[in-house]
Amino acid sequence: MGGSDPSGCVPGSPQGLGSFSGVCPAAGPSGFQTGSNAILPPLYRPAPCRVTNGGKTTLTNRLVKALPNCCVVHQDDFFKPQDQIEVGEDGFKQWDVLDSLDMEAMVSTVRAWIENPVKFARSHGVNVTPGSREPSSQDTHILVIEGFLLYNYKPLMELFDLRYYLAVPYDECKRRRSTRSYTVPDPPGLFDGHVWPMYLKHRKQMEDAGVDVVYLDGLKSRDELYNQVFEDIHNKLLNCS
Ligand SMILES: Nc1ncnc2c1ncn2[C@@H]1O[C@H](COP(=O)(O)OP(=O)(O)OP(=O)(O)O)[C@@H](O)[C@H]1O
Ligand SMILES: NC(=O)c1ccc[n+]([C@@H]2O[C@H](CO)[C@@H](O)[C@H]2O)c1
Repeated sequence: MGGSDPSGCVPGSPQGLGSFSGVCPAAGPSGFQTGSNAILPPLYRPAPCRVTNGGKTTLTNRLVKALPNCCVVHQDDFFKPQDQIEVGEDGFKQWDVLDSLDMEAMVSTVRAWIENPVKFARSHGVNVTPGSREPSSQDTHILVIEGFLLYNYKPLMELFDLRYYLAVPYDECKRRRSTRSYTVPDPPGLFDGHVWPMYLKHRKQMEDAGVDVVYLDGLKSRDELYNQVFEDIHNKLLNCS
């Protein structure tokens, strides 16, 4: 975007988003909770949230493979059916707003994990360790939640222990988006007419609300991003134990 930065951010700073959030629970003075009802001791929920095509799915997939007893919830799985998505005055279907998502169902899903992460893992095909029939309540459990609108919905936002926001500049975001194929393909002009303006609006809303996020520069390599977040989570887990 050259010198004019549509996000209003300092040029050169990361824009666009992506986030992760995690929960470290509760028993004892864990000092790591940010509003979530943590449960068992080594229970932890990290979640990534970002701008579209910031790289959150890529990062999430790597983390989920590397972390123990790790489940994932994808916000994109909670889009309402296409015929329920409103058409705006601009003529575009309004995909990039909270109303396009069944956020209550998403929160219920996260709460189901909080209530019983072992049951949740098993019902989602995630192997739990140790291999015994009855895993100990002391086992570490992690939930990664990834989405593009995680930090604008209070009931969900409060459940995270760690919040990350993956940002990429306008040009890179638009370039990456143009290579993607969604279940409902983007009509011409959607990015500039709806996706990017909504991103800017929601980011401002989040910042005005003072939501505490760790910004990640989505222009960094996949390895760098992964190493940074993995290390954070690893350290949080050490602090929880
Ligand atoms: N660190 C990176 N550097 C360069 N390209 C990346 C990086 N991470 C992801 N990508 C590429 O960017 C594109 C979008 O990545 P990804 O699907 O992970 O983003 P996303 O934020 O989950 O997008 P969406 O909003 O569509 O769900 C993909 O083509 C991916 O290979
Ligand atoms: N997954 C979908 O059904 C879908 C349909 C139409 C648009 N999108 C886009 O997904 C992004 C979030 O990952 C948003 O920017 C939506 O525009 C998704």
